[in-house]
Amino acid sequence: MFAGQKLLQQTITSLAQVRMASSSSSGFRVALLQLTVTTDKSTNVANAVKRVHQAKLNGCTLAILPECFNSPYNTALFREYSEVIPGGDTCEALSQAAKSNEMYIVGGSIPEICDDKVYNTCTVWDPNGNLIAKHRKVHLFDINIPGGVCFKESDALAAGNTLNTFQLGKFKIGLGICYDIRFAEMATLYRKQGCDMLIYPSAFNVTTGPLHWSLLTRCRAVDNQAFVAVASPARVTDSNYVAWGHSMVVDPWGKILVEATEKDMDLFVDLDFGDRENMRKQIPTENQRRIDLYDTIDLKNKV
Ligand SMILES: NC(=O)CC(=O)C(=O)O
Repeated sequence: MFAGQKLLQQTITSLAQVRMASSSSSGFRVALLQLTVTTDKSTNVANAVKRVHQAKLNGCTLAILPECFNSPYNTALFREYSEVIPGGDTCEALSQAAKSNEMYIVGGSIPEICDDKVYNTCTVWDPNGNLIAKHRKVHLFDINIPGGVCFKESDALAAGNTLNTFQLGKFKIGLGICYDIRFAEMATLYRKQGCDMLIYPSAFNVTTGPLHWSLLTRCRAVDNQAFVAVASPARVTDSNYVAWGHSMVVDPWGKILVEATEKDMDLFVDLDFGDRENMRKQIPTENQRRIDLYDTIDLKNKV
C-alpha cells in the first residue's frame, strides 16, 4: 500500500469512528474489500480471508467482497474455476472467516457449478459461519460496444431466477450482482419487500465504469431511499477485462459516503439507518406512487 492510500484508508476509518459514537444503535460499520484478483484461486481466497480479518480489526460488522473475487472475470475460465455451493474450498474459507471473525460476509461472487450449469453466484455468511443467502446473477452481462467492451456471459453462464435478501439484525438487505444494478425494477421489488440496503458485488469496466457506475449506484439509492454498496476488484491494466474499481457506498440521499480509487484498497464506513428513516419521512415517494397510471412491477402485461 502506498503512503497516500494508507492515509486515505486511515482517514476514512477515523471519520467512521467519530460518527460511530453517535450512531452505533441505528447502524453498523461495513467494509468494502477492493482486492486484486489474480489467476491463482488459492491466493485470491487467502487474500480475501486476510482482508476480512483486517475489516474485523477495524470494527466492521459486515465485509463485502467483489464480483468474481476468486477467479479471473473471463467466460473461458468460469467453468474451470467453478465450485459447488456450499462445500467448495472457497465456501469453506468464507464460512471459517465469518465464524472466526464473528462477522457477516457478503462473499462477492464466484463461479458456481450445479447440475453441469455454471452460475455467477454470491454467498452470504453469518457470524456463526452459516450460509444465510445465495444470489445467482439474474441479468447476464451480454453487451457489445465497438471499440469499448464486448462481453457475453451467456456463452458460459446460466442466469439465476430468484431475488434474494438476508437479515442483518433488524436490517433487511437485497442482493444483486453487477449488471443486475442496471435493472431498476429489481431494486424496486427489493424496496417493496422492505429492504434497507442493496448490495451489488460488481466489476464494471473502463468503458462503462466512468459513464454509469456512480450514476447507477446513486440512482438505485435515491429511487429506493436505501443505502447501496458496490464492491469492485482493483484494476489490473494488463488483464483481459479491466475492472473500473471505485467501490463505493451511497446513502439514501444519493450522497457518496465513501469511494475507492482504482487501486487495491479497503474502505470502512458507518451506516446510520436513522438518516434513511428521516429521508423516507421527508420525501415520502413510496406512498405517492401513481400505480393507477403505471405499474413498475407487473411489466409482463404491459409489453
Ligand atoms: N460486468 C457487469 O456485469 C456489468 C457491467 O460491467 C456494466 O453493466 O457495464
